[in-house]
This record gives sequence, structure tokens and C-alpha cells, in this order.
Amino acid sequence: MSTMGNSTNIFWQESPVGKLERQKLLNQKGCVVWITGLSGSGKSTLACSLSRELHTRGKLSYILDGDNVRHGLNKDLGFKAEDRTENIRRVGEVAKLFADAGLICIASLISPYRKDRDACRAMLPDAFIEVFMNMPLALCEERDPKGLYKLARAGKIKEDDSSFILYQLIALLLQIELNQKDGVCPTPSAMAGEVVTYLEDKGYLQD
Ligand SMILES: Nc1ncnc2c1ncn2[C@@H]1O[C@H](COP(=O)(O)OS(=O)(=O)O)[C@@H](OP(=O)(O)O)[C@H]1O
Ligand SMILES: Nc1ncnc2c1ncn2[C@@H]1O[C@H](COP(=O)(O)OP(=O)(O)O)[C@@H](O)[C@H]1O
Repeated sequence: MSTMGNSTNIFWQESPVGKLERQKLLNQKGCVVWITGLSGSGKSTLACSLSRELHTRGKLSYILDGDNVRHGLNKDLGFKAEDRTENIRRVGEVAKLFADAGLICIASLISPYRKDRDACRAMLPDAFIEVFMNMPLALCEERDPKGLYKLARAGKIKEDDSSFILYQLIALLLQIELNQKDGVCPTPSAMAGEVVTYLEDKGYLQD
């Protein structure tokens, strides 16, 4: 069967070892935990805490962080809407490969556009867990570890590139929403615990 795309005469090559066999070896199910939210909402912190917790439990995970991926694979991309879309598309494809390898892939990106997140979800039926860091803009702006909001408020970031502030939520398709509790942000380890409990309940932590 010929596959789609710009190339012609390309054919899908089957692997002798299948996903189920890899999952059995690892005693887990390959999946993608997609952490989305504003800059400064705590995505990377949660990704690290979750990866550590999974490691402690003997589960293999790998983090694809927006900042890191933009150092290599996506270093040709900027922050215009179409670049963000391409960033998410590529990371979605890579995450799909990791999940096929049997890993718990933790993708941590602003991913502000819901159509881009939906496209990734569509690539990974039954294996895409969207975690929304629903922290107030005011908290993220107060944290502002990279000075990004300050630059944006000072008009030093092009309007075009400011969609890290204009986040598009799609509440209906979320699996996990993390919020402040009584005006206080839960600890990273408490939030990681919530995600681990979800993975456990849904059977991802066994083959
Ligand atoms: N407009 C603009 N200008 C300069 N820098 C910016 C801009 N937007 C985002 N960032 C920084 O890039 C980090 C990675 O962004 P992402 O790849 O997650 O963004 S996106 O998903 O493609 O929207 C992102 O990381 P986090 O702050 O950890 O979210 C930001 O630090
Ligand atoms: N649960 C939390 N409680 C308190 N501070 C946090 C928490 N999560 C993240 N932070 C702090 O907020 C800032 C932004 O976190 P980061 O994980 O880099 O966010 P993002 O990846 O979404 O940009 C960092 O200084 C981090 O230490």
C-alpha cells in the first residue's frame, strides 16, 4: 500500500517486533501525556516530577519539552501561529513514535491552539491524555521566569507571536485539569500524583 504525502513510491515497512511485545517487555502501555498551558503555568515542572515518579515505579518515560525540541528538531521554527502549528505537528509525530515504542511520552508545550492539540489526539486514538495546567494568567505573569510577559507587555514581542497569552481551551476533550486549590497551586509532586493515579486507573501502567 502506498502512503500519502509528497513522496511517491514509498511503502510501509512492518517491524518484526510489534508494539504489544514491546509493551510486554516494559510492563506498561505506550501513551502520550500532553501537558498544555500558558507559559509559566508549571508544565515543565510537572513533566519532570511525573517522569521522576514514573521512574521510581519502574516505568519508562521520556519528556519532549517545547524549549528542548526547539533547540534541535524544531530550531527552524519561530512563534508565529503557523510555526506553532508545525511545532505541535512534529512533536505529535515524534510522540506517536515514542508511544509506539511502548514509552510513556510526556509532551510539555504551550500548544495554544485547540485544533493543533486535536490533530495530535487524532493521531493517537486511546493513547492521548491531555493535561491542562489551568493556572490563572495573573499567576503565570507573576512567576514570569523567562521575562516573557514583561517583554510582551512592553510591546517587545510582535503581536503575531503573542499567542502564548491567548490560550484556547477545549474543556470537553480534556482528561485531566489541574487548578489552584483555595487560591494555592498544588505542589508539583501532588499534581504528578494525580496524573499517575489516572494512568494507573486507566491501565497504562501495566501491559
Ligand atoms: N513569542 C515568543 N517569543 C519568545 N519566546 C517564546 C514566545 N512564545 C513562547 N516562547 C518560549 O518558547 C518556549 C517553548 O514554546 P512552545 O514550543 O511550548 O510553544 S508552542 O507550543 O509552539 O506555542 C516557551 O516555554 P514555556 O515558557 O516553558 O512555556 C517560552 O519560553
Ligand atoms: N506547582 C508549583 N508550585 C509552585 N511553583 C511552581 C509550581 N510549578 C512550577 N512552579 C514555578 O513556576 C515557574 C514556571 O514553571 P515552569 O514549569 O517552567 O512553567 P512552564 O513550563 O509552563 O513555562 C518556575 O519558576 C517554577 O519553579
